[in-house]
Amino acid sequence: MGPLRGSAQVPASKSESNRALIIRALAGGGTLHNLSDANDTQLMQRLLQQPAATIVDAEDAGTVMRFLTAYLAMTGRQVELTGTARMKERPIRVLVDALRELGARIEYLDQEGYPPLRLLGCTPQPATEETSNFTELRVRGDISSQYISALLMVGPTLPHGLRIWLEGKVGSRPYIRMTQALMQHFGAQCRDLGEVLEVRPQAYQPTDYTVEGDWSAASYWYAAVALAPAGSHLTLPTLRRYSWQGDQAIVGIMAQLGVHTEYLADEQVRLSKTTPAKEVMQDFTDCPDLAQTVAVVAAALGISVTMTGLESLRIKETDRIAALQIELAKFGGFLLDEGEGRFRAGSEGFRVAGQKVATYHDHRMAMAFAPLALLGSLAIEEPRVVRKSYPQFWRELEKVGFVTDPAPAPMF
Ligand SMILES: O=C(O)C1=C[C@@H](OP(=O)(O)O)[C@@H](O)[C@H](O)C1
Ligand SMILES: C=C(OP(=O)(O)O)C(=O)O
Repeated sequence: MGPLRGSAQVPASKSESNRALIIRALAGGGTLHNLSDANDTQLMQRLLQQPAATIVDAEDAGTVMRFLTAYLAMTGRQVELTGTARMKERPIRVLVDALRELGARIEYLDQEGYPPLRLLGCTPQPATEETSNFTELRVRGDISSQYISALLMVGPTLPHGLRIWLEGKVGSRPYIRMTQALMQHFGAQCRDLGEVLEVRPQAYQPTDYTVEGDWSAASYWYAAVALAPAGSHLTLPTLRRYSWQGDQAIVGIMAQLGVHTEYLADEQVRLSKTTPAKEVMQDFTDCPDLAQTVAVVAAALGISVTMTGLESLRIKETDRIAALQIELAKFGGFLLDEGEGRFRAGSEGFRVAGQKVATYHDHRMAMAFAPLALLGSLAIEEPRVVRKSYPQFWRELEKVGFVTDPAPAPMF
């Protein structure tokens, strides 16, 4: 294959879309433009439109499970919340404990601390004259930021608002800031004092919002350019220079792995191939969803990348550390656990020659390994997993010259 050239559509951000959907429901109106076609967002939209449902199935969508748990609990719904087998292994105790303190009655239906859950209604603390007193919560930040985002979004509707004391290391902090930014866009202020977040009781205002493209999805195009021959460049529309998404960090990371980013007018970015560094060090605490993309590129290019902040990877769609270790090894790559929270990605004699990549029900495994097709042929098992965040992924790959067999079928 010669140099990679062209333009690829990225989906709209599922993280922004799913927050905007919850907040719009709480605001009682507002028009959302460019909502994501990701299954996670389609699902959120459908579930919010079923006020009489007695069972809500969040499938494998973390934001749907966590945001809806808070939203449905605080709006007093009596409903069962469930998900895929993997969702039943993804912890939710931190959120349930916090919601119980806010007056929600919630039962675990199977394993303590994990979905499925039964919501049995809510008795919020009565409002008093004393409006300066927030309801205080202590919430640990090292398991998932989604609990904190879920609580913040319902905060303005609570009689005393909410003061959250964040405990321990806080992972995925940019997602919390994205939540605050969207709340503010819909007229609700959230004070960020570092370890303390404060939301007063206040009304959301129905407002319009246009969702930005998804920087996590953009990372797979960065990977493609990094692996492509010299002279390659790609244009990606709908990505903003000033983004609310922490995964815009891919710009800086890929600058070291050989991809230069130029911001063009009309919310477009142009990626072009440059020379990579030999060794890179990167903390993924703020951007865990980029880890797989970076590990695969590091291994394929034979660059030694020291990766930290990967703790949450073990409790996502799959254990992403184990999945990467097994799949990279098929190519001569590795992700070594060096202890003290440090991993090193790299390779010895990396070769792409017809290997089969297992995807473990994880969209990011499929998309992180797919760009390796620039170096040889490979098979991706369960290609439909991409529908979680990027249903058009295979089609877009074909558009810029990748050959897929079978040709991509519609995902919905
Ligand atoms: O709030 C969000 O939209 C997300 C937060 C992150 O999860 P954690 O906070 O669990 O790390 C991220 O991995 C996920 O894809 C989306
Ligand atoms: C971890 C992810 O999503 P979620 O936690 O919302 O299921 C992801 O999209 O990589």
